Amino acid sequence: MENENRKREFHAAICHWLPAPPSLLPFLKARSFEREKKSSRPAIMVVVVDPNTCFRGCCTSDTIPLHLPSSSYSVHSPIAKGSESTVFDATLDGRRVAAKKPIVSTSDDLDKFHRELQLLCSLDHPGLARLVAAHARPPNYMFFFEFYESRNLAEKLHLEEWTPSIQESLVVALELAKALKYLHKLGIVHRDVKPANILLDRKLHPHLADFGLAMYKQDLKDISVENWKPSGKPTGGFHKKNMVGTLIYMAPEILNKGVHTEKSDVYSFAISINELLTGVVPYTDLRAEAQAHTVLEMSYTEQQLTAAITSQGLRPVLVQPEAGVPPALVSLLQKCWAPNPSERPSFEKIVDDLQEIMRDVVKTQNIEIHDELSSVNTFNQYQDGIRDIPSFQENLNWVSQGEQLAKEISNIESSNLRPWTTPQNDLLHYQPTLSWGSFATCGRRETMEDTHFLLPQMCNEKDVHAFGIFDGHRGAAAAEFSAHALPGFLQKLSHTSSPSEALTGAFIRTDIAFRNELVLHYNSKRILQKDWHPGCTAVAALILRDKLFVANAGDCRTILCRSGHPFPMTKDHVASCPDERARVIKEGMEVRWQVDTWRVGLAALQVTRSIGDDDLKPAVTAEPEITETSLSPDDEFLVMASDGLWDVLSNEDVISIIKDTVKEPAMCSKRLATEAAERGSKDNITVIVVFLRPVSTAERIY
Ligand SMILES: Nc1ncnc2c1ncn2[C@@H]1O[C@H](COP(=O)(O)OP(=O)(O)OP(=O)(O)O)[C@@H](O)[C@H]1O
Ligand SMILES: [Mn+2]
Ligand SMILES: [Mn+2]
Repeated sequence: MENENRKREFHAAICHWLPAPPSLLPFLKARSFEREKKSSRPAIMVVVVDPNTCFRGCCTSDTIPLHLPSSSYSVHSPIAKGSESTVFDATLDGRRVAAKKPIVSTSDDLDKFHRELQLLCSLDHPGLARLVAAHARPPNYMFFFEFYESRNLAEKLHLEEWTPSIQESLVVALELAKALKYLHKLGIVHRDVKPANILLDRKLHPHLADFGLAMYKQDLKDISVENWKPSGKPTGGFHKKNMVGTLIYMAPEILNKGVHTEKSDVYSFAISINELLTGVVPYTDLRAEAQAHTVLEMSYTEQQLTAAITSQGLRPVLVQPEAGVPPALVSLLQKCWAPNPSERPSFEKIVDDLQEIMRDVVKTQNIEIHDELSSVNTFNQYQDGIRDIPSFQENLNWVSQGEQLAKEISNIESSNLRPWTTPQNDLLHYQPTLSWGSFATCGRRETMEDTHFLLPQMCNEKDVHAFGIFDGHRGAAAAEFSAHALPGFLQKLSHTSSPSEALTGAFIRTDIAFRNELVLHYNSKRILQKDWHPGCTAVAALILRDKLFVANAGDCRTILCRSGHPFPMTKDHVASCPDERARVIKEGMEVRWQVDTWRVGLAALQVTRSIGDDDLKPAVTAEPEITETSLSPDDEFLVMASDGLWDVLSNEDVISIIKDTVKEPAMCSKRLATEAAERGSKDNITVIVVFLRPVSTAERIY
């Protein structure tokens, strides 16, 4: 029955050129595979055009829809009008996008559109303008891009007169270099790198746009020198088809009508970054030199400028180190615009160099703050780990920052190492049989600040499993970061420390790493609000053969159901708990009765342990309390949840709900969360259920 429906939907999609609904995607893949397998047999050719293939069949994408029903988008006012296209403000499925509508009047234009679309479909990098959809059918040809709010770099610099800090400039340079490194790895040269094609998002991260001239290097070789001919256009120069890019950003070899290589992009990159650092349009400050200041408008001086660039080595005025720019950066730019392309570094090298420069800048500018951090930190011994942390990240996106950190940690350790290697007599121990599942809901809140991770068979070890929940407060940043960073640290420490040391270490390091990241962002002015101190509570369970370790900081809770009764594995760390209150006061932080309960510090936080909460450290510590339990056949399941569940359900309620539910962990998790929401929980709710004995999903226990 379901299959029939699918077929019907599939045909509907083909006949009406609709984008494939996600439910069809596996089916579509299976079908094209079928076709491939059979392709050697003679058969009647049925032309089936997959919904995610362009009209001609040359462009395909798994993720980007290439046909849109006209009801799904609307195009508003133009943002920019170029020589070959117009870019419009537009809406696609309710979301703001940029619609680029190229002029398609000849078959060459059409070829060009499809070439650009093919290329765009194959790209996926945070430093590139992201294509979200396309419309590739006559009479409407359009690209829909993610919308970048802060305009292009040229307008930002020269219309808004933006004066970026050195860190902001370095972020733009590094992220742009990474994007170009990515393109070059794919064998693509951009050929039009310039500030007008560098789009900035709200957080001033760059996204390289305009692939109108981008080409596979392979195809460029076919363009021979004989193709050059004057264009005869009033703007002068040559036919755009051959002589591409904007004069002042063009490398001398291009001005000399040579073939564009990766190194020509390197040159344009250097000219653009120098413009970013100086705030000056190339060559416009050469006012003393009679012919130079009009080069931008007057075509006859273009030739003089070209001659000066190619034969006299004329370059824009280099940014001066006195402007606070690291000398290493100045000399890197100079190398990048060397006359001889082979002397220019590759983007691989440029990325490495820029990362090095950034590290130095951050180090010198942050010494004071780092000192302050370490002096108040009771776990200075863990500070060593911090050096592993990259100074700057792709986006101020805490999920990706956590991911990035976890990646860096795992790169450092060889992944062949096994965690907590199995002792010889292992077979004598009880072996629990695990199944796990989770459910998370925003509940009645507007934002979701809970996160969690499921890490069964950690490091490919079949008897080692880790699970965790983070409940963010004052924003989701700490929770988003920790859900990736903490398992990363845990895996790293699993090779060298005991299970409880590894858990403690992972909590502490995650906390320090997160707060250091925040300091970096304050300094780079990406966070303008210096009194923003996000945090999160955390609970993590580690099951190592027959041993259960639960580490907790804050008011998430974990219970074990043993012989039908709940056993708390954690204690809530809240200021209303006398021990915790006394500990916090002893650490020098005020605890006061405010409104309805005891609260810590000016922030009036209810919890007394957490990751983050920089303004309340060290009193509100990230050090977890750890319990260790030997598992036996009496142990049925484990329930971990954020306080959104425990606010309205008792430990006993939770056990009896699970007893009454089909024994499927994800369903149990969902049932618990739903029940809590129905009972009036006002918070986000996250639940993880781990069965410790074999269960049949048909089983019900009444
Ligand atoms: N995704 C986007 N979000 C916001 N603005 C955009 C976006 N894409 C393009 N723009 C704006 O439109 C301008 C032109 O875009 P683009 O360079 O892709 O078009 P073009 O017609 O190829 O221009 P060119 O004259 O450089 O060849 C950009 O400089 C930018 O200001
Ligand atoms: Mn452009
Ligand atoms: Mn263009």
